[in-house]
Amino acid sequence: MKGGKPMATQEDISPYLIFDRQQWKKLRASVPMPLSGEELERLRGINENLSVEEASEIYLPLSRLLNLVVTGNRKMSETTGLFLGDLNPSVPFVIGIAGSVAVGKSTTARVLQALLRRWPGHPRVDLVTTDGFLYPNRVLEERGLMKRKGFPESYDTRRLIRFLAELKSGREEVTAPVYSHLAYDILPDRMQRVRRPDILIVEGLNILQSNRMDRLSSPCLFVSDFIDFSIFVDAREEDIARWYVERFQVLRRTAFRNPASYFHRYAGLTREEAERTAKEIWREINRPNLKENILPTRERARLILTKGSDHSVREVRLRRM
Ligand SMILES: Nc1ncnc2c1ncn2[C@@H]1O[C@H](COP(=O)(O)OP(=O)(O)OP(=O)(O)O)[C@@H](O)[C@H]1O
Ligand SMILES: CC(C)(CO)[C@@H](O)C(=O)NCCC(=O)O
Repeated sequence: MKGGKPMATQEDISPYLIFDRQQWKKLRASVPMPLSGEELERLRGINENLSVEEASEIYLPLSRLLNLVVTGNRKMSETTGLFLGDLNPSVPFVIGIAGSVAVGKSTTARVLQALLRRWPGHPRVDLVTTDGFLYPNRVLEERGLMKRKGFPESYDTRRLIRFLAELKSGREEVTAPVYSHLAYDILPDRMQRVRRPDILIVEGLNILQSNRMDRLSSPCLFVSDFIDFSIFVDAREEDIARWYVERFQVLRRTAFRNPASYFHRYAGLTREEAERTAKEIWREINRPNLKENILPTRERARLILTKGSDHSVREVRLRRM
C-alpha cells in the first residue's frame, strides 16, 4: 500500500504496515466532501477536546478504510448468496475497539460512529460497550471481585459471546445489559436493543482476549471470532495514567457531585487528595489490568492507533491482512 512501510523490527515477519501521521492523513485524499459544519458540531459534542484536525486527518481516513472494508465484506456475502442461489440478507458488520481504561476508546468509537453514518450504504451504526457485560456488583461482591472490575473474571464473557453470536446469526433484535458509571453498577431494569444495524461498534478493553474461562465455554468460541475489524488504541502508559487522573479530577467537579453517584464521597476531596486516590486506583487496578490482560492482545488487532501525550495519533499500523 502507498505510503506505508513495513515494521522496522522483525521486518520479515511483521504483518503490519506503518504510517506516520503525514502518510496516513494523505489517505483521506479521495474523500469526496469535507465534514459539514453540522457534522463538526456533532463531533465536538462527542468530546470538546477532540480537534477538527484530528477528526479530519486521522478518523476521516480511517472511516474511509472501514467503509471500503464493509463494502468488500458485503460483496463477499453476496457471493455466498449467489452460490447458495439465495440472496441471504447481510448480517451486521462488527468493528471492535480495544485498549486500556482511559486511553480514549469511547471517544474513538463515537467519532467513528458519527463518521461512518455519513457514508452511503450503511447509515445505521450502533454502539455497544462491553461494560454492560460486567457482572453486577452483587455478584462481584460475592466473588470478592469488586477491586477487579475490568479484569477478565469480572465479565460475563459467555453472555457477551452469546450476544454477538445472536447478532451474527441474523436475529431481528438482540439485547445487551446496560452499565452505569454513575451507579457504578449494571442497571437491573435497562436493556439496550440492537436491531440489525448495518454496523455495530463494540468497544471494550476485553474484546481481543482469549482467557482460559472463555476457552472452557462450549462451543469453543472467542469474542474476537465475531469481530470483522479490530482497532487497538495505544499510548504510553505514563500518558494514559495522566489522562486517567485528569478525567478523575473533572469527574470530581462534575459527575461525582451528583448525590446519586456511587463516588459522591470523592466530590468532597481536595485536588491533592483526589490525585492521590486516582493514582492509587490506577496503580492497584487499571495498570495491572493493562499490563497483564490488555497489552498482550494488542498485536491481535487489524489496526493499531498510537497516540502521543496530547491524544493526537502519531502512528497507524495496519495489518496487511
Ligand atoms: N481524541 C481525543 N482528543 C482529546 N481528548 C481525548 C480524546 N480521546 C479521549 N480523550 C480524553 O481522554 C479521557 C479518556 O477518554 P474516554 O473516556 O473516551 O476513554 P475510554 O478508553 O473509553 O475509557 P474507559 O475504558 O475508562 O471508559 C477523557 O478525559 C477524554 O476526554
Ligand atoms: C468499567 C471499567 C472496567 C471499564 O470501562 C472501568 O471504567 C472501571 O471501572 N475500572 C475499575 C477501576 C476504576 O474505577 O477506574
